[in-house]
Order: sequence, then structure tokens, then C-alpha cells
Amino acid sequence: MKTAGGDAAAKRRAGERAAEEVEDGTVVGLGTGSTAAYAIEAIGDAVADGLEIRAIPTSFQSRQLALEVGIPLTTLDAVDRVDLAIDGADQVVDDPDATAHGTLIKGGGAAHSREKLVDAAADRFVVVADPSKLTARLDRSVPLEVLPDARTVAADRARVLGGEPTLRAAERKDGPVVTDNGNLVLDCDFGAIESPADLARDLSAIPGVLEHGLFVGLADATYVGTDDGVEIRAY
Ligand SMILES: O=C[C@H](O)[C@H](O)[C@H](O)COP(=O)(O)O
Repeated sequence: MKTAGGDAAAKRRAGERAAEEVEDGTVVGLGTGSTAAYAIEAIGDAVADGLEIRAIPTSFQSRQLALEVGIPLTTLDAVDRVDLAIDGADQVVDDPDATAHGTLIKGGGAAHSREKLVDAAADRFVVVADPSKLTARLDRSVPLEVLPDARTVAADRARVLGGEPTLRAAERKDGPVVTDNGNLVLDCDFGAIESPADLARDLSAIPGVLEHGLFVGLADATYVGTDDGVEIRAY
């Protein structure tokens, strides 16, 4: 869970720094992935020291870790508000002159649908990342979570939009990755993405796509772990 590539020490610094933002009496969204896991562990330590919060996990994986470290859990429909969400990313646009500054690609762990639900609901959404995630332009494949019956037609629609879709295969079993919601994932290679906002709109309009991994205008800040500290990008 914590060694998915990138700089583990930098991920830890980012995660632990973001966890310091969690305040007593709040509701916190817990992201998924190796970087968010460091934040969850640090929040668990704070809970053990007396911090009182409720948290909403964004995946089976983050739920399991939160339970292991003793964080009280709740659900999105049981709360009035989410104060803070802390989540990782696969790519983050880091160019203050670009309109896409702070736009993300997420879903490397196939958790992006529930992540977007919780991250978008939060009053403040903090991304945690190591420097390898920063980019001038998004160019990783964009994951689409699709209903199983929709995978062929959704792939066709993604091709019309200029993408090359690949059904994500499971690493440790024969067959595809199945998401926490029982769906499949199409990883769509669009090359360098000129306008993430336009592509996000077009992908959202494909029938059978539950959610795509472009997060446009959602992040409030990115905490970037470095060799000796944390740099904060605010949007
Ligand atoms: O579906 C997974 C998530 O979007 C992760 O937050 C993302 O893949 C980043 O994960 P990591 O921190 O392990 O690089």
C-alpha cells in the first residue's frame, strides 16, 4: 500500500503535514493510495492522542487502514458537511500561468469515483504528492470507471474523443480490475491533454461512465513533499 513508486519519504512528509490540518470535532475525507495512507496513519496517531474526529474513507483500502489505526468512521449521507479531504493524485498540473493549474488525474488505484464524491463535498480539499506527480501538462491515461455492460460502447466513445482505451487488467488474477463499486476501468490515453476542462465535460457525457479521473477545479492546495520539507501550492 505504501510503496507504489515515487519518493516514499517525500510522500510521508506530504501526508504527515496535511494530517496536521485536521482539527478537533471535524469530519475528514480519507483519500486512497500510498501517499494518502501516510496521512491516515498520522491522523490515527492524533486520534490515539485524543483528537476527536469522524472520517469518511474513499475506498475499501482506506477504510481498512483507518480501522487498523483506530479512526472513527462515518458515511457521506450521515454528515452535514465534510470539513477537509486529504487525497493523493497521479498527476498535478503545476503551472501558475496555466488555467489548468491544480488540475489532477486520479484513479491509479481505481478509487477515483468515490474519491471525487468525497473530495468535491469537502470544504477544503488538500492533495498530497511527491514531486514526481507534478507536471506542466497532464499526459497520463485518464481512468474511466464504467458499468460492465458499457465497456465496449464507452471505449468507442472515448476513441471518438481521441483516446486509446485499454481495459485495466488485474495484476494478481486473470481478468480485469473490478472497482469497489463492481465496475470496470478503461484507461484512456489522450496524449498531452490540451484542455482538461473540455475533456472532463465530454467524458462525463458518455453513457455508462460512472466517473472519470480528471479532477478540475476541485483542489484547494497541493502539499508537495520534498527532500527536506513540504512545499504548499494554493489554488
Ligand atoms: O485511485 C487511486 C487514487 O486516485 C490515488 O490517490 C492515486 O492513484 C495516487 O496514489 P499514490 O499516492 O499511491 O501515488
